[in-house]
Amino acid sequence: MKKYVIVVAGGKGLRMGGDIPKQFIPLKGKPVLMRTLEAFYAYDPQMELILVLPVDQQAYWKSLCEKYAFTLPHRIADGGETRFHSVRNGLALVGEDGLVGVHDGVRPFVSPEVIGHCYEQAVSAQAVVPVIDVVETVRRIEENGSTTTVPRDRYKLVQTPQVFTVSLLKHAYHQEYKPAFTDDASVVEALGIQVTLVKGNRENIKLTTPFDLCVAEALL
Ligand SMILES: Nc1ccn([C@@H]2O[C@H](COP(=O)(O)OP(=O)(O)OP(=O)(O)O)[C@@H](O)[C@H]2O)c(=O)n1
Ligand SMILES: C[C@](O)(CO)[C@H](O)COP(=O)(O)O
Repeated sequence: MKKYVIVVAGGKGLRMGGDIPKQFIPLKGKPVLMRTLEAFYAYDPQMELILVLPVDQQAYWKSLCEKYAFTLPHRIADGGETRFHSVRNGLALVGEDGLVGVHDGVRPFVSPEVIGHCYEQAVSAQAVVPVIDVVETVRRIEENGSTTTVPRDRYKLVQTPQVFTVSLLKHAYHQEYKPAFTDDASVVEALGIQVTLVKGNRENIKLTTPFDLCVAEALL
């Protein structure tokens, strides 16, 4: 079955700050985004890689590819106003059949096992999302401002890649954008489709703040 991955890196990285966008920051000498694309290539060299980047960063990315002799074949789509719009732009480059994963460009530590489980399960389950357990106690803020402990075993932390049949994801992304669409599973669920959960890997962190870079360097 044909496999695609849309690696989204179209955001602004406001919480990370810094001089260069977080997806280009070198981790032990190699830019984050190259590590992320390599993780998918290592799982399946036949997989089609689609990278979503802001238009004004595409020339810089090409210069980085030359500088680092990065030759993995990939196509580029334009970043959009929100993650939803970036994914939709990437989907326009995906053919009509097969499986498509959507992965955050700033999650370079996804394991080959997790990538494998997500794509394998999606063949029958149509919509698959990796999750990990919550390891701390969780409190909910009520409308009146008081707080309550909630049963943490009823909650999971959601990662990427989120993998779907191409037809389902394309259908889902025809919907109008809603702010509640914080990932791809929420877009698919709005069609009334159930999502299947598989075990993620704890190292698969989303590099969001400078602290995450310290963790990332320690993981390598
Ligand atoms: N318009 C957008 C916004 C986000 N993303 C991507 O979605 C992933 C998860 O988003 P996040 O970590 O929030 O990245 P940013 O939006 O860049 O960060 P921030 O919210 O701190 O600005 C990132 O790989 C990011 O590049 C995207 O492709 N297009
Ligand atoms: C898709 C995601 O990484 C799943 O946890 C997350 O929802 C992205 O959120 P962000 O606010 O765009 O970083």
